[in-house]
Amino acid sequence: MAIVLGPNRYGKAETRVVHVTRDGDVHHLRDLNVGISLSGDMDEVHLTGDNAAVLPTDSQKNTVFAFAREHGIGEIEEFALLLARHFTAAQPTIRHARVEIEEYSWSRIPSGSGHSFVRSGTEVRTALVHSDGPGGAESVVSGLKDLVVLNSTGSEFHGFIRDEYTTLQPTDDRVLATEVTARWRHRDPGRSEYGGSFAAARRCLLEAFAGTHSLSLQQTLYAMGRRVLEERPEICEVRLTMPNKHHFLVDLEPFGLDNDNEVYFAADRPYGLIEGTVLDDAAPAVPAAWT
Ligand SMILES: O=c1[nH]c(=O)c2[nH]c(=O)[nH]c2[nH]1
Repeated sequence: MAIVLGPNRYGKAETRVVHVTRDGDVHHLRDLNVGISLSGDMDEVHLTGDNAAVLPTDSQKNTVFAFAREHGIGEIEEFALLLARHFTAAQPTIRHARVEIEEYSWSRIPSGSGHSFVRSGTEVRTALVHSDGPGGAESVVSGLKDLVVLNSTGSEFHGFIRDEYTTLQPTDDRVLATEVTARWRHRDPGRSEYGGSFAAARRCLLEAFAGTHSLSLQQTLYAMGRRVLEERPEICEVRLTMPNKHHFLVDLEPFGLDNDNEVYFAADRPYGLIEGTVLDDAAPAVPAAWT
């Protein structure tokens, strides 16, 4: 047996950077969590402790803050590309950069002055960028997570396998709720208009969720991914993770009450976990874009 060094990467995780643009009395706020992972000629640092090829993670963190000052923060995909291209271009030992960003959105408090904000819900916008440096391969995956949606009717589930352990009753009217994690890959990473693309993809997901009469969460998932691909030519692959946030009709008979789809118990666990990919089969696969 020979023991060898396998794949490795290193970087600064979760740099929290907040950027305030002052437009007179009206301020604009951007709130990001940036994760950087670099890889390249890192054999020596692992095998002998020679750090000559290593750009400290502390410098990576400082770069995030300096770039926010120098360049401002545009769309998170652009900021991630800027950072990824910088590290691979500036350091010959860094062959590959992976930058992931989460963005937390704030809205202005209407009755306040221009500098008071409230976090807008729990939803998070995401970006994941890979870059092999100047002239090399790049990929951009945009997305969102923690988008909680519910249909209070228009959902059925029946016709499933019944084995000796099945107690679930078929239903033709149930509550369908989920917390969507959606990520989508851009066909041509350099050419998307990321802000408009994000807003449109999010709208497609919501419209398809609301507009699909559901026979299963799997069918709804496919309809949501399909809608994004039908309407957004810049996107070639959509990956969705959708927990089934079960709402069980409560049996009120012991209390002499009926329950005509009115009172539900919202269970938080266990939950069904429905995951799937919807893609343009003509687009070349890029598995590394998702890692
Ligand atoms: O939409 C659903 N898909 C399933 O696979 C499933 N399984 C289950 O118990 N309930 C549901 N609902």
